[in-house]
Amino acid sequence: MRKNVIAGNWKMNKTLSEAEDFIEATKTKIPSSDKAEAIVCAPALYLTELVKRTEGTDLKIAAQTMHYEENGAFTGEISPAALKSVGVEYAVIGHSERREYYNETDETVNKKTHAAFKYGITPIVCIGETLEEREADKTNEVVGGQVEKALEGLSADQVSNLILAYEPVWAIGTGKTATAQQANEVCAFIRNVVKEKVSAEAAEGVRIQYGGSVKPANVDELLSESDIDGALVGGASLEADSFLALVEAGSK
Ligand SMILES: O=C(CO)COP(=O)(O)O
Repeated sequence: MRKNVIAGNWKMNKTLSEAEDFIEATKTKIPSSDKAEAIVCAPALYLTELVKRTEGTDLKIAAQTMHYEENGAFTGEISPAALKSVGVEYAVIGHSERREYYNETDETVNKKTHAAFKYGITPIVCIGETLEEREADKTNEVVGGQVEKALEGLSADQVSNLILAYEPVWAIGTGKTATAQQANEVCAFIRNVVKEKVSAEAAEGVRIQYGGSVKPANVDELLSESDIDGALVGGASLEADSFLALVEAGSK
């Protein structure tokens, strides 16, 4: 059985003391469950401190992005080797905001996914269509293409171990959630692409999260769907109580 992944993506929110308060309020309250993994995707500046504070707990810390090179002249960037050196175990790759504002492409997403595996970091690879694409009936074409390119050259074993996050761009931060059925349809489609392009075992193993206006009030319905294996949550992950309610839902 696949383990749910409940990940809070803080984006560009919280000061250091707010981040520390959140971690202290949640880290010992994560249910130790074989049904869910709980992750906070924090601003890079706080990763070292938050990894230290969560050592030995069931709360894991992720980076929100990373570079694909090990080192070099890339001012302002953070390498997978640097993330690994401070104990970061997961990295979000190709979030739609990075694709929109920072020139992230399917090609860089693929390079970063390879680099993450090289450094023992589990990639959380984001994909999703815009409203325009959905309205033009291009959801499967767009999402299928993104998945195919993101996974190019990876071994079946690597694909089994990565996390995909299906985040329709029109549902992010808008309060518009895809219905559980709409979300599941695309997640099932994605799993089928993995089956066809990689292997049946990889499709069985890969976790597919849904993201886009997930909150405690709608998470149960989303997680009850057969092909949704967790949630990548922005706004509703910023408050400790709300994050804990989401993790609780994933652990049932
Ligand atoms: O982009 C998201 C998570 O990565 C979703 O954000 P919201 O939950 O705020 O819609």
